[in-house]
Amino acid sequence: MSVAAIVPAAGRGERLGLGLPKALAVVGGLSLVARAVDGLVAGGVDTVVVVAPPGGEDAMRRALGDRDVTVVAGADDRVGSVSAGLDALPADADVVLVHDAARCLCPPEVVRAVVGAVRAGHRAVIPATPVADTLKRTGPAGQILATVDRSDLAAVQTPQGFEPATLRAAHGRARARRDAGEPVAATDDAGLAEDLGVTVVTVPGDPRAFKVTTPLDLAMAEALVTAGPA
Ligand SMILES: Nc1ccn([C@@H]2O[C@H](COP(=O)(O)OP(=O)(O)OP(=O)(O)O)[C@@H](O)[C@H]2O)c(=O)n1
Ligand SMILES: C[C@](O)(CO)[C@H](O)COP(=O)(O)O
Repeated sequence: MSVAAIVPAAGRGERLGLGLPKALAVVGGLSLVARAVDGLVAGGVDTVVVVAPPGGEDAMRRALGDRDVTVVAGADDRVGSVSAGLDALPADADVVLVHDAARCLCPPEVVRAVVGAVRAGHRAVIPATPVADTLKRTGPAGQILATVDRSDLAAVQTPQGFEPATLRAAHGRARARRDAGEPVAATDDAGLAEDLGVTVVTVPGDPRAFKVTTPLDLAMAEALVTAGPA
């Protein structure tokens, strides 16, 4: 039995605007991808596969220093990148996590909670937090069409955890649909599992598992690292 993790880190980081892949951005002297890997290992992950932008594998290895990880080339979108990581997983894993490099400050307790829930028999597990803002549906001119009831909505994070055959089947179906020219709309791996009819369950997420997307997020990550453990 072992826990394996795929870390999709092949995004361009356009919204961050540093002119380099986001996973290579540095917070407190360490790259986002190195921090993400360290958090997974602290949470009990045995094997990590990092997915780099195609052609950017060497830069990714340098950003990871002496960490014992496998680096593979990713794809144009996140689903394709995770799929590439799946092909490099060890056969003996009983839990597979998918964790965004961009969620570099996710606490190890969240990792442990996700792994524990998969080992308790759930095929797909995601960390979720309540939605804080009021949500509105908007029209083409930006006008408000409706207020959305947020009482049963959740914002979901990573790591998302899966029984390995479930994640493979979910990505297999996504690949088949793409090959048939059908769009794959899911923005996370749990969405692909939902498409298979799998019940996805939640564990409590954590605000520190926020996704570094914009310069403000990077500044927030820097401030949190400087402040030390909360
Ligand atoms: N083709 C892609 C796109 C995204 N990701 C990864 O998926 C995670 C979430 O993606 P996002 O935050 O949207 O990152 P970017 O795609 O880099 O952001 P942007 O849209 O601003 O370019 C990130 O860790 C990112 O590296 C990936 O591995 N392969
Ligand atoms: C997987 C994810 O982080 C869950 O919230 C999110 O869907 C990634 O979205 P992105 O558009 O690829 O940043």
